[in-house]
Amino acid sequence: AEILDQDFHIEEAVEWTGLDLKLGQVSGLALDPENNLVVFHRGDHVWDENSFDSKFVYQQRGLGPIEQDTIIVLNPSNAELLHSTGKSLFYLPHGLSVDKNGNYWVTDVALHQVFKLGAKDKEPLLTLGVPLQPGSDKNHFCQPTDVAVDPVTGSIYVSDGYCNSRIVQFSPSGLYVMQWGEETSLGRSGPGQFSIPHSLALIPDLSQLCVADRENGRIQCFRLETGEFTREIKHKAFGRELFAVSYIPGGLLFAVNGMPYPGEAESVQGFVMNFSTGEIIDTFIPLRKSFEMPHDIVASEDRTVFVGDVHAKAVWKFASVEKLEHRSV
Ligand SMILES: O=C(N[C@@H](O)C(=O)O)c1ccccc1
Repeated sequence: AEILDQDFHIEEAVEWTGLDLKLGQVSGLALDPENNLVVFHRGDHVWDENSFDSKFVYQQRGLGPIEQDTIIVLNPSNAELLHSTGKSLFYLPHGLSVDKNGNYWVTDVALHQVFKLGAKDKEPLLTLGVPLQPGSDKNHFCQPTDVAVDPVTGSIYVSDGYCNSRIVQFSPSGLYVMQWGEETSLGRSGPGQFSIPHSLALIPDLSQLCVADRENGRIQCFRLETGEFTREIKHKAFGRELFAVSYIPGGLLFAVNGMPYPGEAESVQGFVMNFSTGEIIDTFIPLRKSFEMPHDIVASEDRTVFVGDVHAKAVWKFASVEKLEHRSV
């Protein structure tokens, strides 16, 4: 008998011209309902060590908001610019997701706010948080990192943030519902403890929310309705930092980690995992240029993957290369 075992590998789509785009620091990626690539970038603003004071208050308001369009929509095949918006609204873009109606949901770590923007609108439809005021109650975030909307219930989930350690749930109209998570206690990082909840992957078919627990170098998943911890996915290959996660129906989970600390072995790369077992089934790096600080990852159902890098100011495209191996048994 002859068995065809399909073994797929992810490798850079080198025909993708998106690598030549003149972007600012790329902080967020998402796919819209037409499967177009949406990029959230910082234009001429940068997040560096002078951006915040010791109380996480943004120090560069004098610069004004970013004057370029910070949200750009690209044809996923040829990187052609289809649409752009988001000028004069943001100071330090961070997380991006697109809901099933094509609305853009973003976070701004300088404003400490979350915004809902209609695809063609110039002004936000919904705003959460108090501008420029860090905090950790029902109305304040501290450098919120990402936002995800449950396509079934419309519930809004915010990963909050660099200077908080929680996931906050809001109703579809933006009313505070509940929160979970706590700071990682020294030494041990237990279930539900975070050290920068940095990126969200909402898994509607399993009604779970997975979180890139960045400085704990791991992924934690929770039940959407209750915030109950369901599982941790952690591998030595991740190294110390795990920056972003993305899930596609059918059970594949994608992630990117951080640059290794001096002397550490684990290199910066992308990972493909089997969600149900947590096992790594492939890893990938660019052929052109190199990852510097891969900051977000988004995968589409046809296993096309995009990675945005906040230091390289680049967006790479990766595609799965089907390898049909004929084995006779
Ligand atoms: O992590 C940092 N930035 C990235 O996550 C990012 O979103 O740019 C950072 C840390 C310290 C100082 C300045 C920037």
